[in-house]
Amino acid sequence: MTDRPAKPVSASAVDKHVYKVFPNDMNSHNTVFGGMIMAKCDRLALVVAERHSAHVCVTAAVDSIHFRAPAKGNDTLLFNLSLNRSWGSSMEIGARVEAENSYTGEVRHILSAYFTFVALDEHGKPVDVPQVIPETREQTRRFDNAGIRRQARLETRGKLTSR
Ligand SMILES: CC(=O)SCCNC(=O)CCNC(=O)[C@H](O)C(C)(C)COP(=O)(O)OP(=O)(O)OC[C@H]1O[C@@H](n2cnc3c(N)ncnc32)[C@H](O)[C@@H]1OP(=O)(O)O
Repeated sequence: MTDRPAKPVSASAVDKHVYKVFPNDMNSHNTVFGGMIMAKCDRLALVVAERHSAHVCVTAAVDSIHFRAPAKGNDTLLFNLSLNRSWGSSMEIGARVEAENSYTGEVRHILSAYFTFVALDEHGKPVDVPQVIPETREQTRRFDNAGIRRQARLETRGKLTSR
């Protein structure tokens, strides 16, 4: 465990990062390409992890990606990412993407996902990161749920065999 002081969720969160959809973001089905949204989430989750840890971080895993509704041409995407919980060197970052119709103000929930990042030291080895302080009821709920997901991840990894 690191002796660096715990940090609040708000110190690293990305809140309503705006991305305006253009025609080159569309797939052949004429909705926004999901891979573009995932890549932007990974990039922004990296910012959250590096703000919190003050180290170089890498994506170790992504799970529970759910595309809940399609985003359309002319939507404005709003990316929200925050640290749910940290353990030793790893951190879970939750992503929520919304699509806003900027003419009407209507907002739709597009994607939810959980990213696990690992902080690395100058030799490329995992290094412990500060604990996170949840400050709101919602952040406390996410903190608690992150613990349940980590437990499930560790159990799943333990059960899987490799050849
Ligand atoms: C932003 C980017 O584009 S990064 C590019 C894409 N990502 C990469 O290339 C990363 C490639 N992977 C790696 O370098 C390594 O597997 C690492 C650094 C992620 C982990 O290295 P390992 O030698 O497995 O480290 P180790 O076993 O000590 O585990 C370190 C931590 O990572 C966690 N971890 C490792 N693999 C996973 C995984 N698949 N899922 C969740 N957590 C994981 C461990 O639980 C541990 O967490 P803790 O310290 O909080 O207890």
